[in-house]
Amino acid sequence: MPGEPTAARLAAEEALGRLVRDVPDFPQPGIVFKDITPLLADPEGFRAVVAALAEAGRDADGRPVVDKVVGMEARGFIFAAPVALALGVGFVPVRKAGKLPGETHAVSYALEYGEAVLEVHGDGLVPGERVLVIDDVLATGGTARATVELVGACGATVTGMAFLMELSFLPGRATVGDVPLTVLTVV
Ligand SMILES: O=P(O)(O)OC[C@H]1O[C@H](OP(=O)(O)OP(=O)(O)O)[C@H](O)[C@@H]1O
Ligand SMILES: Nc1ncnc2[nH]cnc12
Repeated sequence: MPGEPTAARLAAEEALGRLVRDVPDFPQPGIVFKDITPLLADPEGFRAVVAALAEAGRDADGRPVVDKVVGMEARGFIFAAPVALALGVGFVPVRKAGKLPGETHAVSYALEYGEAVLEVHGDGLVPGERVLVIDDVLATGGTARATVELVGACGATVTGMAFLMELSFLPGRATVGDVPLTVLTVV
């Protein structure tokens, strides 16, 4: 049951409000791009956001409740790797096509401004593992849904997903389905 926001959560919301920049018509006309580079350049804001995301992987007593953290190339990596370290669990990359050297599972998907293929190493996750998925933006949900499929193809389960931002005018939440979702801010 949601209680009072934690101190980490409040600090993250403040940082996101101050340090994410809107860039109109990037990378295409009509898209308002949420630029996180000012946030990344601010160590306190960056730390606050990582701390708030990591809460999605802990129980009420602060114990980790996931076995792995998965992040999606490229911006997801920036947040997922420090979250994995904060939780004391491994990080597994979901990469765009052709970048992983081993045997992979692959899923094609659409996002707000294009289409692509995502891959994960077939042995990147152990069957039965509980996975926290981390990314910066939940827009159409195409990337997130493809990632849930990839985790499932490894025999593991997404037990939570956490994002910095949810774009409220796009159907990301519905696209990902009934996976428990944490979003630090809705824009
Ligand atoms: O909900 P969706 O419509 O799928 O959009 C969200 C995705 O779009 C962005 O990634 P992008 O593919 O632009 O790649 P990048 O991280 O390499 O910039 C963002 O980092 C998310 O992964
Ligand atoms: N509007 C947006 N800004 C930044 N990243 C995105 N990924 C998908 N839509 C996006």
